[in-house]
Amino acid sequence: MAHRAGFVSIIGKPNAGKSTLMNALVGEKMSIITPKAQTTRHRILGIVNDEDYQIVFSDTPGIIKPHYALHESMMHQVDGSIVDADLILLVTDIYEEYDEGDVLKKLEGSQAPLAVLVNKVDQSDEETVKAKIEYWQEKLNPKAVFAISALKDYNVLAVMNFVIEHLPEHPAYYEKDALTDRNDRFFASEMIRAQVFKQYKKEIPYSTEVIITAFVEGEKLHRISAEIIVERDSQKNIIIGKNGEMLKIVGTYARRDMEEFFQKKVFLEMFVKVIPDWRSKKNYLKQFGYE
Ligand SMILES: Nc1nc2c(ncn2[C@@H]2O[C@H](COP(=O)(O)OP(=O)(O)OP(=O)(O)O)[C@@H](O)[C@H]2O)c(=O)[nH]1
Repeated sequence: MAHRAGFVSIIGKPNAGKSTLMNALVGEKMSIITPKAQTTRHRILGIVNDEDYQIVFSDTPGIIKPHYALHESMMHQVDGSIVDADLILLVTDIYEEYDEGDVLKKLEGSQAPLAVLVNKVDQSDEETVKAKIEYWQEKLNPKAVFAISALKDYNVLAVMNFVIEHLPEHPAYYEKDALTDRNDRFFASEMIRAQVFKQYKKEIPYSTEVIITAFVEGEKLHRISAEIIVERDSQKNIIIGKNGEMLKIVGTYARRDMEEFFQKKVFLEMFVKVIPDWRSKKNYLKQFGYE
């Protein structure tokens, strides 16, 4: 049989469960997951390899109306992933009140086959799920609608089989041992950012960026230095906390996650730096890896 390969875009509103699904499909913790919306800021590839096929999943930022240059970059990444897609998985939350207008707009003009995934059905009842499935069937006439729970791994295998069935014939796009297009520095910064999303409230997570300033790989130990960037002095104080206690918590959890991810001891040091309004400044966004 000819080799098959393709790009599969996972798109949807913030908090729908896109990153949870991608991790379930790929079987690795590629994308950070937090209870807060807009956790994912970059398009992240997760690659599944088999002798006969290669699936390149893209986890994408949740679709929103942009308020900052940062959001514009996030939405460009969604657009790019839709253009590239051989197949689109639209993830919707069972709770969503039929308010996916922004998402549907992005899909206009795309020719790629589409499957709608009604996620979080573990928290719902049969009747609600049935109504949702019918709604999407009628609204978009997709190739398929799946009721899934990305978190509880319900029906994820059915989605996987659907994806494999719909892959075009194509040689592999990446090396057959590649799992992602991202490097260790990226994952290290994401693990710190995940803790910032988990430990702080209100605007703090959204005003924060994490930059890895040094990553020294050792045989027994990785030495990692990071800067946590915030927009104001007041935010810097909150990040650090009384007697540095908050930063210590972030560091402890992030280091633990890194040690699990890299399977190595990690020495982590972090500094907090203020760059006023970095989210609106193109030069900083570029420097931080947002195109
Ligand atoms: N109950 C339940 N919760 C889920 C399920 N899938 C995801 N979640 C939760 O929903 C929240 C958001 O999940 P993410 O995977 O980060 O969502 P996302 O769509 O990537 O979010 P953004 O980064 O904002 O675009 C997390 O708290 C997940 O644990 C599910 O199937 N059932």
